[in-house]
Amino acid sequence: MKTQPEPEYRHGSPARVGVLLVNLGTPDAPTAPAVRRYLAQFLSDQRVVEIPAAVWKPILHGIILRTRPAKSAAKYASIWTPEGSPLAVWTRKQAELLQASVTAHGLAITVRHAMRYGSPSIASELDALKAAGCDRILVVPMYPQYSGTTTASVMDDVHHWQLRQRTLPEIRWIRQHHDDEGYIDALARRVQDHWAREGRGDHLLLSFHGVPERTLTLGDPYHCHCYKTARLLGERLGLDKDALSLSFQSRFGKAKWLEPYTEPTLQALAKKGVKHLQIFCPGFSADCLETLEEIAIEGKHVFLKAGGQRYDHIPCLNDHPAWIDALHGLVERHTAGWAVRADAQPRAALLEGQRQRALALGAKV
Ligand SMILES: C=CC1=C(C)c2cc3[nH]c(cc4nc(cc5[nH]c(cc1n2)c(C)c5CCC(=O)O)C(CCC(=O)O)=C4C)c(C)c3C=C
Ligand SMILES: [Fe+2]
Ligand SMILES: [Fe+2]
Repeated sequence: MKTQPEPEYRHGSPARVGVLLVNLGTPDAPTAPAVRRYLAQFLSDQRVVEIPAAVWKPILHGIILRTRPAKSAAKYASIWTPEGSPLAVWTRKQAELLQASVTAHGLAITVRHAMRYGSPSIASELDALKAAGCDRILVVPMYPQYSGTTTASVMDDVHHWQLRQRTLPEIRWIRQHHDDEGYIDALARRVQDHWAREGRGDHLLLSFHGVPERTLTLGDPYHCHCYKTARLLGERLGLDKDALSLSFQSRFGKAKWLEPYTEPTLQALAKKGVKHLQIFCPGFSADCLETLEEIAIEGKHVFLKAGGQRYDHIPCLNDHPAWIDALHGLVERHTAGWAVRADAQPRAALLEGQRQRALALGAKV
């Protein structure tokens, strides 16, 4: 009887490990229609806006998507680059650099990137990894601090893709890396690089993206993760407690969000006599609208208006070599037992080697 070839070999691709970096996503263009499409998908996610759909949909479609896209598009236009939205540009670059790093170490890993909202979608990139022969996939949400609003939503989308697969790849994911040594080290180096060029300011403010306060009382660890990152970074930089503070930015909607809010904190620091402020956003692995417009542009205006004299926005981790090393380390640890070296001998050759050594020792094999 003629036997069918093993399914794994039917398409001729060798098994590989895939890594999918996933960030939030961004509009395709700095225009009101593109921002409307993006916000419609983003703000329809029940992980992001936890209001019953029957109540929320009329508000979203009747008010928010009529007014916000034009205002947000103008902000996007102020930070857009010739290559596209900064978040998209940096995330693509991070995937390329991580690919180069793992390849240079002889690991048979394929790295791709996806966006939770907009493109490239998680489903299309998981399809591409599968087509490239990856039967083991590590999903890396690019959010250091876990939150149901972000990290869990990435996994919802991965699970949604899995529902449509007959042959499931093995999937692992990185839940959080807010206290990872490599990540903290990369943050510290980013700040120290800035100090080496510009000198040390009077105060370092760490601004994290906010979330509704309700998520904290419901048990979301995001708030604790932000504080832990801030403490570890402060210790790593040898900063006194009063030279460092933490705040939460980008409030959306009318509900109470995590406090202290960034804007009043900037005003309070200026009033307290801080002249030279340095502000850094450790919760964003790449510069984006929220760091380049809200923090670097609007924040500066607020601080100077309140009496401050000098305001430096320290760039996010972006393509910093220490961050690419940290990502490499995270990937290597989370693919333990998976990642095969590209130059590894095939199993048959290993077994033949074992047989020869056993023969040399006089065994009858
Ligand atoms: C870093 C982690 C983030 C968390 C946590 C987060 C929660 C969160 N965000 C909104 C609403 C908006 N966020 C927007 C932009 C935006 N948010 C993040 C990251 C987190 N959000 C990033 C990286 C960006 C920038 C995207 C870019 O294109 O550069 C926006 C869109 C911009 C705007 O119109 O203001 C909204 C809206 C909520 C409601 C929320 C938690 C409940
Ligand atoms: Fe956000
Ligand atoms: Fe914002």
